[in-house]
Amino acid sequence: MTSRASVTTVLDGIVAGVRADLAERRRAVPAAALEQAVLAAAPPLDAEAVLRRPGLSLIAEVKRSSPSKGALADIPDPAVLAASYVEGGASAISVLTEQRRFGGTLADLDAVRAAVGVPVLRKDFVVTDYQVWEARAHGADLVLLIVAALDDATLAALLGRVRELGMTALVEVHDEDETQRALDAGATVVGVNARDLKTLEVYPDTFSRLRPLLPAGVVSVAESGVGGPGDAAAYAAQGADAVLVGEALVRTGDPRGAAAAIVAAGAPGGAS
Ligand SMILES: O=C(O)c1ccccc1NCC(=O)[C@H](O)[C@H](O)COP(=O)(O)O
Repeated sequence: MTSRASVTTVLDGIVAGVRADLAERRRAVPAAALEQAVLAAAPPLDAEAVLRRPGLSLIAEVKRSSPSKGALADIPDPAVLAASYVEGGASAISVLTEQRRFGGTLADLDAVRAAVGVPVLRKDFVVTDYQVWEARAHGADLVLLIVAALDDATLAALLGRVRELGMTALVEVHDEDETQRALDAGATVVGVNARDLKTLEVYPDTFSRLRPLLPAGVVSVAESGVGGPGDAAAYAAQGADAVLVGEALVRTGDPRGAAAAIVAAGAPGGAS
């Protein structure tokens, strides 16, 4: 399969906005300057090794708004939120850096990077090499690559660049075809996103359907719609190595406690 597997209007609309914003950033920060910033950055953390640790890891997300739900939370200081997540036991922090639909910025990534000692994911709609360099220059250890947004050649090239810069790629899939494309590209950390990009509905059964397609040794991450400890325990029982949680954490008044409850539920023998 060489063509894009699932073109969606929602995704296409988001990516069009991302490309427009990217053109402005390229003018402000040429690629050569970005490469210098990468050389000056602290080396990346081994996020894949962290996600391979026994038990269910929590990737806790800094998410202000979304296309499916609109405004979710005021997050005046993403560093404070991220530190609370880590105090609650989160293994990694996801930072949405897309501005138009999610209200995120690269400044959020900088702030979180400076505040925590765990791996940090740049969660964005990465479609160009420049964005991978940008992620590293701003301290990311992990980069999201969404299979539905990329053709096979671009997916392989971006995955190669992520690794060349010492980072881990979280390769996101929504269905069987995308899962095969991710594996063919050499993904070793696969995120199964339960949110259908056509309808924006969450289908929690997606993970149990696609997990058996992942060979032993591939790290699996259940993404979207995780409402709390019960869902986390269910994904752990289905073989997930990690859950990525946004809305449920940013909406709570107690992010540390909410993160801790999810981590406890995902621990071997943990209660939901
Ligand atoms: O969240 C959305 O509405 C969304 C819409 C279109 C593309 C991506 C979208 N979300 C990005 C994510 O993958 C989620 O932020 C992440 O999985 C956490 O989801 P949740 O816990 O449901 O906030």
